[in-house]
Amino acid sequence: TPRIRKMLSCGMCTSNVQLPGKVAIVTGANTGIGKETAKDLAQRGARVYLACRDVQKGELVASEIQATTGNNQVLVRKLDLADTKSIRAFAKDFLAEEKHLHILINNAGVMMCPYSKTADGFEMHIGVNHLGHFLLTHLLLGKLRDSAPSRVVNVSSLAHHLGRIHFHNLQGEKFYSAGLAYCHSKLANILFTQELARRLKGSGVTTYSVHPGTVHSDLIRHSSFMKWLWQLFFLFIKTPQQGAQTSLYCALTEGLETLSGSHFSDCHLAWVSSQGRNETVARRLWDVSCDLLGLPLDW
Ligand SMILES: NC(=O)C1=CN([C@@H]2O[C@H](COP(=O)(O)OP(=O)(O)OC[C@H]3O[C@@H](n4cnc5c(N)ncnc54)[C@H](OP(=O)(O)O)[C@@H]3O)[C@@H](O)[C@H]2O)C=CC1
Ligand SMILES: CC1=C(/C=C/C(C)=C/C=C/C(C)=C/C=O)C(C)(C)CCC1
Repeated sequence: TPRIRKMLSCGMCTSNVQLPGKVAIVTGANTGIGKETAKDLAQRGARVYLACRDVQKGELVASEIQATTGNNQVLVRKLDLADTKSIRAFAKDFLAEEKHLHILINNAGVMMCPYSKTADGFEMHIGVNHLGHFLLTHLLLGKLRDSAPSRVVNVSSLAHHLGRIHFHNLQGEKFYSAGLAYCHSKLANILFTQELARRLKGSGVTTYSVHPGTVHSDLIRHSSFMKWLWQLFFLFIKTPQQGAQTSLYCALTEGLETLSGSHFSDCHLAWVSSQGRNETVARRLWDVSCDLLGLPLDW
């Protein structure tokens, strides 16, 4: 058991980079992996924005992080990734408020929701996990470019291996499986990362996708089976702090720039499914995402 546990929870970000004067945003930072990621960035002296859909929950966590790190530059802002109006309002206020953005961690996510739609009519998994972060990154990219070297970390999952991008059924209207919808959206995170890296080559902005491991968190809230599995195998499941390590590794490790677009797990390069390496699918997903969000194709 200890050996399997060690194997499943390995991967520590050992960087001792400090972040005074640096600005970071972590989406879904009020709990789970996002909270631990934000705490670590705050510990290193960054000004950290907790971008949360529930501001009250966010404020409680901000106070906790301020108390434990002694960094009072931990700020909460409303961001509901299931509503493009909220994403635009968040970005508008942030751009007006801050001169720089050095680290964007697209961490928030939903898993295995019953079929439902975002305010803009997108299926919830693809809408929140992919399209919401796609729009957010688009709106913040000017600031990231101006602050280069800067990084975008997209929290994906090993579950992307089961994902497919069904362009004829992107919104799950023809057929829907809650589990697979999650996998498709996590594949979209990987394809987005690769296409973004291609488009940002030479800009000083680099991007990485991450599998955090199997982690104790609220992500399994919609699945009794997963809750049961997590309880049964609790010894083999990472803590949120362990789950934050690969995101931190990608955000902080010096010399990672040449690996922009790559996928990481346990703080190492990780294998991506053949779908996840398909440039044609990545380009098409980019164009379709722009189309759905009313964005120009070249950004
Ligand atoms: N836990 C695991 O084993 C694994 C997790 N991951 C990925 O890690 C990331 C973090 O998940 P984890 O910490 O485990 O899960 P949690 O459910 O604990 O955290 C998810 C966060 O996303 C937020 N969120 C959900 N919907 C929205 C929305 N519409 N707008 C803004 N924020 C939203 C949640 O807010 P609220 O609290 O208000 O619901 C919460 O803060 C996810 O992307 C997930 O896919 C990947 C592989 C495995
Ligand atoms: C088989 C097996 C496990 C199940 C792992 C699962 C089911 C992981 C799911 C990961 C998810 C949902 C990722 C989210 O993106 C455990 C519990 C580790 C214990 C060891 C054996």
